[in-house]
Amino acid sequence: MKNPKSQQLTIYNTLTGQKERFEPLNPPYVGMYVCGPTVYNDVHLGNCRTFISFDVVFRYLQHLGYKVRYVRNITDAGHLENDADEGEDKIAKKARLEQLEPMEVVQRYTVGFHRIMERFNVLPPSIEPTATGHIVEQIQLIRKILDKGLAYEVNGSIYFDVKKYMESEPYGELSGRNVDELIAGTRELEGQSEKRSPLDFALWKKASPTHIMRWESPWGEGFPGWHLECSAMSTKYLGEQFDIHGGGMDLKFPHHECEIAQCKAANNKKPVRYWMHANMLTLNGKRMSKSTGNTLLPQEIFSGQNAFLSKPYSSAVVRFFILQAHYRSPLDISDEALQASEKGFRRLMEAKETLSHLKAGTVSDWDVQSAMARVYEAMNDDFNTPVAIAELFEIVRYINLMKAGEQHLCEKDLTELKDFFHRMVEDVLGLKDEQRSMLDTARLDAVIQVLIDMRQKARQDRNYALADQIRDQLLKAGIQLKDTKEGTTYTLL
Ligand SMILES: Nc1ncnc2c1ncn2[C@@H]1O[C@H](COP(=O)(O)OP(=O)(O)OP(=O)(O)O)[C@@H](O)[C@H]1O
Ligand SMILES: [Zn+2]
Repeated sequence: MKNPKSQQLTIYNTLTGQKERFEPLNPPYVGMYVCGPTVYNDVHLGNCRTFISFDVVFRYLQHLGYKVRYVRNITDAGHLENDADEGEDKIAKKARLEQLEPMEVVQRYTVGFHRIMERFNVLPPSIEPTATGHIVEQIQLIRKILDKGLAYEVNGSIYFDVKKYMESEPYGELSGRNVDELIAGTRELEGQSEKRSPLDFALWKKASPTHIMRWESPWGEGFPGWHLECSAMSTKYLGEQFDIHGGGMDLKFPHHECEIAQCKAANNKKPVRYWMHANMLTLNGKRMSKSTGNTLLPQEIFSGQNAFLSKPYSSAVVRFFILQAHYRSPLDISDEALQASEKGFRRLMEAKETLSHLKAGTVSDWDVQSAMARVYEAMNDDFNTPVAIAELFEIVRYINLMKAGEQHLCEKDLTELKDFFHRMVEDVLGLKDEQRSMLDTARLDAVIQVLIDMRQKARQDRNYALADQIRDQLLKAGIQLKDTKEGTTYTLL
């Protein structure tokens, strides 16, 4: 471990309702699973908030020296329109409406999702399994549950028997749902479906003749249940028990509750040690959601093309805005809040630039070690990014005082601060100065243009040796010149 503070990382575990010291099952390895998007539509900023939150968890665990296997799936089948196992498959519906193959829908929105994640500087997970790529594993898992007598078949569909399961295990622990109330709330549905109880949920659904996405199974042609997919994919890559499972808090019930029940039924083990749930991003005080249309899309923010916004905002500013709230707190997006984040972000980036040019003094006259420790304390306190950012701004204040010559750091402290600041801002929080990289590109462009002009002049002077030398040396540096009728252009190899 790089920092002694890492020993004290605590995580709020939804299952126990408490902050707990993080102790991985097999240190230094950490297994983490996060429910990925259902790729039937463009991701909205709410979805992005959850993935950015877990990106920081992934980055910070790595920063602490853990070897993290991060699995984030793609749901490309089986997610029905409502939680009661009824309605159309979300992807099949989109395919029907747009007259596309379901896999065309999946491909389009998976590619779009990856692009947006890259824009937000979200690292790719270690494994990104798809539900349709794991049908065999899902059938095996259903078989195990059937063998335990905790699921039953009706007319080609398999349902999980919640009441039977509850004879030996609690159900509703994660979401804190009272099962008696759940039963009371669904009583009127009793007898209306082929399920023995409205509490039961589908592990496998028989495909109706018109259902497009269908697979062969021991129970006839059908498709897997959404909850089952995540259980099969998480345990395949992370084992029957793993460290962290995350997702948005809207997934606690029924999705994650069902995941726990399925895994316990199959393997007699609690699958997950730490359940983490990210709170919702709201727009006009209401949850951002694809289904209700109350959304703001990343593209709309980057282009400023939305009546809600006064101007465009960069992805780094939006990422910063998201990290200024704790992942377990609700966050409402507004133009004013984004403007404030933009100012804060610029101040942070300017301080980073200033710091890189600062020269050391002979002694340190402020306590940089404690200042850095406070940032770690915040991160170790259940990834408290808003407090960590506030502590970074305290350091920014000193950076500006050092620039004015009013404070100093000795060589050793200054070197440590430069390294720390870079790692915390860029590697852990994932905040990169886009203006700076745009500036770098513009500078590179100008430098190459000077060389192109010099080569042109050398040719006019019949100094072909020099002209070739410029071309060859640029090529060695990975810059290829191309002579066209319109002039010379370049490509970066
Ligand atoms: N408003 C939101 N704020 C934060 N996270 C969200 C929000 N809405 C969804 N998520 C999270 O985004 C992830 C992907 O969600 P998914 O693709 O299943 O659909 P969805 O956005 O929940 O669909 P819908 O918006 O139609 O309810 C999940 O972890 C989910 O909890
Ligand atoms: Zn899931």
